[in-house]
Amino acid sequence: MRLSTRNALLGVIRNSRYVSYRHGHAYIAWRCYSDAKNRTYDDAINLLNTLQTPYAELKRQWDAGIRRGQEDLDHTKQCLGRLGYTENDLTKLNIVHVAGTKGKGTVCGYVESILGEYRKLALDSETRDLHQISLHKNIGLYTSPHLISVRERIRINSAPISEELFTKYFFEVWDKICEPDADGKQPVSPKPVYFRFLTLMSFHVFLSESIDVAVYEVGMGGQYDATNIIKRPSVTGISSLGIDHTFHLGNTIESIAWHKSGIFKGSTPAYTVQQPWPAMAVLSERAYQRRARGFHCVDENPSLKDVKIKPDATFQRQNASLAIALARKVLLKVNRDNVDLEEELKAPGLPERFVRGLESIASRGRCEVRVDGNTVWYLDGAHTADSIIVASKWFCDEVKDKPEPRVLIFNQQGHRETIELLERLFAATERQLKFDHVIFCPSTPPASSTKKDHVNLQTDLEAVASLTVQQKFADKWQELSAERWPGSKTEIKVLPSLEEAFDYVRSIGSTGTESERVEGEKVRVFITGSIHLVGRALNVLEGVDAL
Ligand SMILES: Nc1ncnc2c1ncn2[C@@H]1O[C@H](COP(=O)(O)OP(=O)(O)OP(=O)(O)O)[C@@H](O)[C@H]1O
Repeated sequence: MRLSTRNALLGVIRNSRYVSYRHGHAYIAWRCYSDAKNRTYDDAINLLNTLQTPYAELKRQWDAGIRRGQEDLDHTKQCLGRLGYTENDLTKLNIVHVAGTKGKGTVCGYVESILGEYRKLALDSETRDLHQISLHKNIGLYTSPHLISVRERIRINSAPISEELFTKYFFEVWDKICEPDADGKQPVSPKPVYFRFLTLMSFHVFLSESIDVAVYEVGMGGQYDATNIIKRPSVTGISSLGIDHTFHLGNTIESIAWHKSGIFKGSTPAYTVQQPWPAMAVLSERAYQRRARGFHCVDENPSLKDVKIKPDATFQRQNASLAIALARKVLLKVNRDNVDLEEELKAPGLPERFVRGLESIASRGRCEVRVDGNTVWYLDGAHTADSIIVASKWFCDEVKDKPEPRVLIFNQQGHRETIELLERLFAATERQLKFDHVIFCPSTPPASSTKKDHVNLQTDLEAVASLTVQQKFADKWQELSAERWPGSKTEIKVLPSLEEAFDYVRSIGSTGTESERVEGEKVRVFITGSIHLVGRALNVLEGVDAL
């Protein structure tokens, strides 16, 4: 047997869970093939979850002051090398790279939706003109976190990749990075953490699936984020800045701006929206230092007055304006010789396809409204000081002219400034409405849940079980209500699970028969404070985890 074949076979044997020396090589090879084929989506998710940093370790890092740094980026690059790619390979993806404290996910979604409209025309071109400027390209989108399924994070042409594709690519990456290879070369040590692994996997998926334009949302910060191994994006954008993730990014707007602007790259156009002045000064300085090709601040696009942006709010028009600028830039870049497209994009006003892209998007868990029998659910995963105000205003606008009852379901356990978040929510709503029922509950799934996409090892499970955080929220709400509405009859509940919160809501709405109820008598429930809470709520509403 040639040496390389022998080594390969030994590697296979080492990786196999079903080795039988009695039956010889043929048997071993068959079992391995079968094993590889039998690795399921659930196997992939279970292994992926082992890459989460458990709460105890996170706490140790916090206490020791261990923050993200250059070594994290170096490790990501090392893993990319193990996958057989160089940073230059990523250039083929014509990446739109977006950072920001709030709105980055929305901006990425808008860009993808606009590009998708150009792609669609390639399929259903009705006129010659449309055909000429259609974009025969595949579009990838990488976002985080997920709401319902991990697969949502990696999308191709607007759809999450299938379980089958996810499993295939997951194990291709896992086997190369986290297992010894056929020649006995040891895995990368340490293994990449959860987000880093998925980022690497997204590169592998997009490069393997011939993606022409990939839109990347930064996970946290920018400078040391795993996505920042992208060396030559086509364009970069920074959405609204505010205070979040202060442990890693610092607690001033300047230091946060410094981290976010780490995505600016030489020879790449850099865009942002109006920011508080100290942040803008840092962005502009960093764009210059990092030799970005121009630094542009995008004002609200005047053409948006004729576009039905949802929700119709200033913050969303700001997100849309940034997305328009980014989409324009990348469209021009990947269709460099398309004169018709250039003409369309440079003409005054918004091209029809941009309008369609902006209007057709349905962002899950962001200002989302769902009607379920006599309950209307208003879901928004806001979890920062600025976004909780935006989300609260949105809810008030939606329901202020509609009759009670109104219910709030709130949770937040990952951040430190959680009471402040609740105070902001109270302040943002109290002038316009009073909640009749306020529920605080953890968002962790029940132990019996079979869906592993929501396993969160980063939560302090002792705190979840003891409900201390939720009790603090309840005390605070009680205090604020008593000051604002002495003698208030608001029902404040601490419940051990989201499932029980839903039962409680249904009990509120169970008076009268369905036919007796009219639109105005619906129970209106605002769920906010955490993207995990909103994701779990959507799971429950969609019956993924039956109550
Ligand atoms: N420009 C903005 N300014 C303030 N709040 C915003 C803005 N854009 C969105 N939001 C609020 O933040 C919520 C989350 O939006 P989005 O997912 O786009 O932000 P994000 O930056 O991706 O946040 P994260 O990933 O941390 O959840 C929205 O539902 C809305 O309430």
